[in-house]
Amino acid sequence: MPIIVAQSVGKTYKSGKLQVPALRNVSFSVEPGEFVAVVGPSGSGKSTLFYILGGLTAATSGSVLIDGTDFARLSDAERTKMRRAKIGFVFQRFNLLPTLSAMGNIEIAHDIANLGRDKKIELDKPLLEHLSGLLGISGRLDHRPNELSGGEQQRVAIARALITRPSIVLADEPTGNLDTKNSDAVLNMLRTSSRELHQTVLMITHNPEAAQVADRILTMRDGEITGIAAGRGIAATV
Ligand SMILES: Nc1ncnc2c1ncn2[C@@H]1O[C@H](COP(=O)(O)OP(=O)(O)OP(=O)(O)O)[C@@H](O)[C@H]1O
Repeated sequence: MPIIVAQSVGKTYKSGKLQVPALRNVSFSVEPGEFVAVVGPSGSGKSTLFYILGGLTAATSGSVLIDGTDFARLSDAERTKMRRAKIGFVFQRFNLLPTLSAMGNIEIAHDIANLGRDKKIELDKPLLEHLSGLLGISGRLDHRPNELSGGEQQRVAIARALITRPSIVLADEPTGNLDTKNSDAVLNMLRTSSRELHQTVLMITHNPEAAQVADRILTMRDGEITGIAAGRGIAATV
């Protein structure tokens, strides 16, 4: 059964008297463990789709099923709970809490995910060591974000998203602010998350080369999906 199903999703923003159609009739599904990239020019609706899939914005029409549950049928509290337990977010601007160390940022993500779980779990220390090693941040965990490079901050943000073992990882332009070396590290970690940790990854990117690490590439234009192609599904090269 697909883990993400979008059925005729539409979104219109109201801005004063203006109606801005951002998504029209978007339908697709994603299988568990699949890595899907979404590409398209600025304004094509990628971020809007990301926010709707993450339950952060409601669609105007159509429906989104996450693991068989329709977000629109949940109360705000239930939606928040489901988001915390099932989805890991990675943003272009990292969004780390500045007063906490890298480790503190990872721990707080774990605590927040526990709020979404009926049965609380311990921080998965072996997974943290594994992720830190793969991401090359083992020696940086005591540092605060302002003591880390942009690439290191984004690698911490990936560890923060994956430590909770989310079934779905949503990444919005995760390599947008990074140099090639850090971009490749981030892309390869997302690929590992799909291949080895069997997480479903949906990544928005402007960069057609970055999209090639995915199994499948959806192209958007003017709020619609205009193309679906196979990605190469291979590692990015440093
Ligand atoms: N809060 C909002 N209010 C009004 N219009 C909006 C809002 N957010 C987005 N839009 C409009 O919706 C359309 C789709 O925007 P969206 O941010 O989803 O595109 P995008 O493909 O992610 O663009 P980018 O690559 O530049 O981030 C655009 O026309 C945008 O101006």
